[in-house]
Amino acid sequence: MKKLWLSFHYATEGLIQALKSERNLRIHIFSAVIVVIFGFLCKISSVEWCILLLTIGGMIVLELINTAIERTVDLATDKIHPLAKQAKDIAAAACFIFAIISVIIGLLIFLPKIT
Ligand SMILES: Nc1ncnc2c1ncn2[C@@H]1O[C@H](COP(=O)(O)OP(=O)(O)OP(=O)(O)O)[C@@H](O)[C@H]1O
Repeated sequence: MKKLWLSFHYATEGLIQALKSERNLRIHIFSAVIVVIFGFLCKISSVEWCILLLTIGGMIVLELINTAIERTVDLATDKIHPLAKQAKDIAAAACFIFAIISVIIGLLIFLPKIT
């Protein structure tokens, strides 16, 4: 039980650390709050809530993984290396693609409700 509590504690520490250092993560969380408020205002359906929450969660999780990859690369080398660049840029590309898909999902859910 203590071990389970400790893993929650470490995860919370990781989240706080990422929130302190990563501007993009703060932007995603701010956007998520706005989208959730819109969800309530537009009275979206249960299925739409599920899709929206999965999208929000996916974006935040990807940003956290991207941050972890950045940290790991920085720990592995402080020298300029093409593989370090690839690792960081590919992780950033994953976030970028998911962000585009998230915007499309947001438009598909909200556009019909406000037009
Ligand atoms: N050790 C390295 N070797 C080669 N290129 C690197 C290295 N570290 C970072 N880069 C590259 O320099 C650019 C800026 O990287 P940086 O680590 O500042 O992250 P970032 O992309 O600005 O992301 P964030 O704003 O989330 O920290 C990226 O293209 C990255 O791939």
